[in-house]
Amino acid sequence: MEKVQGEMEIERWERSEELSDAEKKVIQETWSRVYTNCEDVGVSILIRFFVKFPSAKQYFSQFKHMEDPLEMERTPQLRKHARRVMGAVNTVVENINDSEKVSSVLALVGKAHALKHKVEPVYFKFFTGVMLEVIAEEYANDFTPEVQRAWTKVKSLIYTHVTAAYKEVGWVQYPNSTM
Ligand code: HEM
Repeated sequence: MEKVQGEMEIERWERSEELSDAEKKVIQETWSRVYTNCEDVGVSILIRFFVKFPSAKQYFSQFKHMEDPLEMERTPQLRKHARRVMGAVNTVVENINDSEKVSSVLALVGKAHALKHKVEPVYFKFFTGVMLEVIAEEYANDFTPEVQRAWTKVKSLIYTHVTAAYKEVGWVQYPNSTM
């Protein structure tokens, strides 16, 4: 059967950025420490993301007009999304040795954000960048250059799989898009 574009991109990703077994172990070890503080870290990542990219707030009815991070932080919608994001990343990390599971989890995330939430995919690039920035800062002692390199691969794994799902559902950029 002919491959769809998304599948080809994932294959290309696999060829160029595959995680070694040692890197997978490093990812699971660092993440287990991060995930102990799941909600706090998730909220910090989201707040940094919305402060750096305020246009990303447009998708969230409860805080799209808010400027004050402390006020945003108190909204149930932000806290819920923090838990959801961290939960999905946790499933990816837990199943890092099972590429089919990783693909299916991230395909679901991509499809829901494209079809249900209509989020421009470029925000996933920004978001995964901020995610790495925050965890590297908060867990600075763990983030040796080797750990940083492994996490950079996970960042690109998430982005590649999510955007492949956008392509699979036929996402087209809206003409009046600001991105
Ligand atoms: C790695 C990045 C992300 C992950 C793993 C993730 C995961 C999730 C999950 C699991 C849900 C709930 C289930 C669903 O409706 O799909 C959700 C909801 C949502 N996400 Fe994300 N998300 C991510 C990034 C983003 C970004 C970058 C945006 C927008 C800029 C966004 C906007 C939304 C919105 C608007 C909802 C619905 C919120 C609500 O109904 O209260 N997400 N996300």
